[in-house]
Amino acid sequence: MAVFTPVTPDDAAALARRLDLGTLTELRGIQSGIENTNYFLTTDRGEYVLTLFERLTFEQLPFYLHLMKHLAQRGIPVPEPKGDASGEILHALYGKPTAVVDKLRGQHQLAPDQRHCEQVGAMLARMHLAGRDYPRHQPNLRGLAWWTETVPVVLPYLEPAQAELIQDELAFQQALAASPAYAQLPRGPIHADLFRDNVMFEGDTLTGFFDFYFAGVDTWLFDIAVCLNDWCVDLATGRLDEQRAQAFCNAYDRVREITHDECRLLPALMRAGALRFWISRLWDYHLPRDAQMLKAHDPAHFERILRERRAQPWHYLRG
Ligand SMILES: Nc1ncnc2c1ncn2[C@@H]1O[C@H](COP(=O)(O)OP(=O)(O)O)[C@@H](O)[C@H]1O
Ligand SMILES: N[C@@H](CCOP(=O)(O)O)C(=O)O
Repeated sequence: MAVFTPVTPDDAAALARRLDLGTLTELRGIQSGIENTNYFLTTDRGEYVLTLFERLTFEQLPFYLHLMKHLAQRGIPVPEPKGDASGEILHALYGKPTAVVDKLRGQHQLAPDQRHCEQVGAMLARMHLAGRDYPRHQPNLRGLAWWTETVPVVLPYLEPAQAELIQDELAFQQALAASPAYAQLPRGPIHADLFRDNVMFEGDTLTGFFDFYFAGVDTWLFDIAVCLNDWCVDLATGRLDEQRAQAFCNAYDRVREITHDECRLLPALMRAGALRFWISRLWDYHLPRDAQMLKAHDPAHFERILRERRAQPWHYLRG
């Protein structure tokens, strides 16, 4: 998507004025993305992204927006939310929570090689360390509780073999989450959705991470697993590219050591990452919301990745 809620130029111009961003020169709906209404908002002073949140609430948003501000202030290249005269960074348009953030320079790298994976790995570790003193707390809202609630909702749409797989994996993840080894994993604010389309590069140099609206406090290892499942796979088969995975983890590890326990649980967390996006894609695909432009992601991709991770667990050997 997506423009779920059309914004008029007059309303966008008024908001830009209120945030002291200058005079609106262009407002353009963004087609990609599936969660929120996004526009590129250009003024005579700069380029911004205007987001109207379609699912997240006024209560949930401060966690994400202040996290972005916290990370930006610590030198992590993420879009900084724009405040009004009183410093408020959460706004409203048409009764919906709204934010205006800096537009990042660059493009997505949709065919990453080892060098791109290394930069994402290193920056992810820097981001995890920079988030250690973030004072707000909100769980990962797309975590185990949501999987447990959503699997029964999507189950009627699945073939018997798929239903068996999803239920078996959910039971495995529930047991894992209850284990002492899992409880010991280091945690903090994580991005939780750091796919190729949520990172910008200028040439081959990483310029930033964005789309923090699935962030939450969870294990750092889950963030690593989500990245490996996207940055280091062959998209056609879902198979892991071991060279890229090794490069990603080595770069991460040079900034923040991946502990022995994390290495041990990584294969299980890569299964968790695949399950999480299989469920959300099934949910978006079979229970879509209205949108002026909506492009649902293919659920079968993460079913393949989950089957791959179960059949061929990958172990990170520090090196
Ligand atoms: N801060 C930003 N800087 C540059 N481009 C952005 C920024 N935020 C969003 N975009 C662009 O908008 C697209 C959709 O945003 P995204 O956050 O993925 O949408 P959604 O939240 O609906 O999934 C991105 O793929 C990117 O091209
Ligand atoms: N990355 C998720 C979907 C979330 O959409 P995004 O556009 O906000 O990244 C997926 O690929 O299923």
